[in-house]
Amino acid sequence: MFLKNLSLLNYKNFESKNLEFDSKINCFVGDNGVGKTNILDSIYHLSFGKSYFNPVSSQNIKHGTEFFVIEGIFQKADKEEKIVCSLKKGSKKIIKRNGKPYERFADHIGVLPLVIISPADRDLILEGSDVRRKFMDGVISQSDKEYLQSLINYNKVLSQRNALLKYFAANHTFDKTTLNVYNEQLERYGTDIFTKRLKFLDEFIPIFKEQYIAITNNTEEVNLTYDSKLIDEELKTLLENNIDKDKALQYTSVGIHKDDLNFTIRDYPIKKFGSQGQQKSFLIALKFAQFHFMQEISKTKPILILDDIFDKLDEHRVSHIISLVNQENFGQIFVSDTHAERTEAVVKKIHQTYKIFKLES
Ligand SMILES: Nc1ncnc2c1ncn2[C@@H]1O[C@H](COP(=O)(O)OP(=O)(O)OP(=O)(O)O)[C@@H](O)[C@H]1O
Repeated sequence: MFLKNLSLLNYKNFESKNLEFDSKINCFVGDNGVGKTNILDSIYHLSFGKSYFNPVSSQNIKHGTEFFVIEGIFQKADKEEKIVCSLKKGSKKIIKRNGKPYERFADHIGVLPLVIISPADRDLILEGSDVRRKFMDGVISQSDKEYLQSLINYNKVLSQRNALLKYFAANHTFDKTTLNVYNEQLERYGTDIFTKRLKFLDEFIPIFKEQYIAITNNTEEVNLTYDSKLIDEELKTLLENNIDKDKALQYTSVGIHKDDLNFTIRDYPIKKFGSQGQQKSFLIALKFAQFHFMQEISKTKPILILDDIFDKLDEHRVSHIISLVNQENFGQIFVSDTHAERTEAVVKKIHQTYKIFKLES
């Protein structure tokens, strides 16, 4: 699968842009702020229906305009797929596949597998557990539609249960029967999500460790473990045991929405005890493991987006990444960099054909 054509209208800093891509390697070069990452993000948008960098959709509309349109033509086996993603201020986003609008965006997830490696990934280490859950959910959802549906249902019931707890507090009342209706639904969806996260990590963790060794060329003990209260106790029991606490807090304090992933190096949290280089390698290993995993499941090579990684990584690591990409017999790659010559020198090592797009402000 590869992206043949991309058209942008009023997307971030682009008023109008039309690009035709190479089926293998495409590079965007230019000074800081010319919009290299914005183009990569528009490609991400076509795959995930949202921006990787700015979750507030309306902020992706070019300043001073009222709407944006991203159009992509993909070649999938011997078929063309046209994906259009558009947003008008004050309206709902529309995603169309071959002219037909999706009723549920969730149905689009997984249609165009894509992996992005970007400096913004550091949030996976530095930020809260929600970022790590989102990563895990994103990978699983691309290969399991029911998982995404369970997640959507779980979050809906969770906010209803939280609203009920707030109502109880505001009205000095409590009704166990109504709360139990929500508990039962949370148990159903939550247990499904937990089981699938467990199974996913069982397959994903060994791939991740292999990737880390390949990138760093050493056997430094890194680990990724699942942190969930559901490992020791069923959600039903957890919810029951925490009713008093939930009533006091006015929100649901236990469940899969509290799960986390622990990232460690020699058994210590990588956030505190990993060097910057180790943290970067850890993140790249995570993303390469994601690539592997998705490729296995979808039987398609995901599109690989490498945003600004040459600038932020040392040469040793870049050459490792390149050799990994080589071994992978990769699909289509999009790269952004500020240095045209450096980019060309690197991509030449990967493949003899490539396209370089020079962006100017
Ligand atoms: N909604 C928007 N409307 C207009 N311009 C926007 C919008 N959102 C972002 N921009 C502009 O896009 C530019 C940033 O583009 P981008 O991050 O793609 O740059 P880049 O070429 O990747 O830069 P760097 O090399 O520094 O990473 C900024 O000038 C920013 O102001």
